Amino acid sequence: MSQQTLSPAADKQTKTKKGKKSLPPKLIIKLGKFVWTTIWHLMMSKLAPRNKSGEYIRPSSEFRNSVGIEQGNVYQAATGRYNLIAGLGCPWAHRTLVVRSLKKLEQAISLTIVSPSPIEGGWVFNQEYEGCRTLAELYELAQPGYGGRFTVPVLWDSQTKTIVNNESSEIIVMLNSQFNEFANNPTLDLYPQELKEKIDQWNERIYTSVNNGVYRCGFAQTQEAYEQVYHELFTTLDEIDTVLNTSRYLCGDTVTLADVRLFTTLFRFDTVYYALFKCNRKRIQDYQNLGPYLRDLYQITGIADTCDLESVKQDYYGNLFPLNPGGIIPSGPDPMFLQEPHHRDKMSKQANPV
Ligand SMILES: N[C@@H](CCC(=O)N[C@@H](CS)C(=O)NCC(=O)O)C(=O)O
Repeated sequence: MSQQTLSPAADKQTKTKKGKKSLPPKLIIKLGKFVWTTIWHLMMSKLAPRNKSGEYIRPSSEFRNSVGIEQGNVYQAATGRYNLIAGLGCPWAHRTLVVRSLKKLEQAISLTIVSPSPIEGGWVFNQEYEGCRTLAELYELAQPGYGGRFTVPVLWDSQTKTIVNNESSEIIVMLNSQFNEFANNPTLDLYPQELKEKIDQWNERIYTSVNNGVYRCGFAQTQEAYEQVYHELFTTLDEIDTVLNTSRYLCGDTVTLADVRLFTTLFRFDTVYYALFKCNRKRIQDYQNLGPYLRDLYQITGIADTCDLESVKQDYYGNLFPLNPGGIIPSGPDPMFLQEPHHRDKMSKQANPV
């Protein structure tokens, strides 16, 4: 609302119908803005830790053990022992769902979906799990007195009743290589030795500027912080678009973990990040190559089953209160665009990309 629209009399105290004096509208607006901005900063500091310049700093994950087949590891690979806990809206958890699906690990590693609860202010189980109603309670069970954030994904060990790992970038590496004995697609290698260096380079760049870049835009608490990340994000997307002009996937003709990690952000981009996180220079659909690349990945067998755009919308627009206090969930865009032809198969020499 523009303050210029107020009449000159607005400065003075105005009379209500009953003759009682009320504050002048200009003062009400000023007061309202002050109160709301103060509350907004307070809420944002809880939601998104920041540095001095107002830039969002993502806290690091605290459970960093690995499931492995090497002798002496308490977390031996097994079927039916580990459970993946994920929220469908979360792009980090989504990575683990994609790898679980591509490797066909559904029978070996069970899945529990949690939902965000605006009342609890965190993830809750749809049915009690390990005697817990909320993810926070499960973290507490794993580590009494745990003081960090209660995030998904979680790789849970039902034998020792603890969290093995809650860092998606590490969980996907484990799912790719440590469960092959129990996977129904064991030969698929999304992190092959000969591409490791290239994949790692992409991962670093994409994590900072794209995966976390959209959050750094959306959670920025000063104009300067926002503008800087916005520039970084779109410079990186432009560069990726150029690479995809001559390469079907980031590292060549086959899908790797780098593509999985990029995919879950691109999938949410036009629906959520473009508007809610102010990443609005361009939509992914407007890019010459990124749009078809997104559709190419989406249409790989097993990936669409892990995607739920309605949950994504509900989770972001419905739960990030300081960014969308009215809680209105946008109706668009039409998800059918994901099913349109991508024509990128012509680019690769290999028949089957995964
Ligand atoms: N580094 C973590 C980040 C996971 C993360 O931030 N998950 C969000 C959902 S998208 C979450 O659970 N947030 C709850 C909170 O921070 O309280 C990973 O990649 O696994």
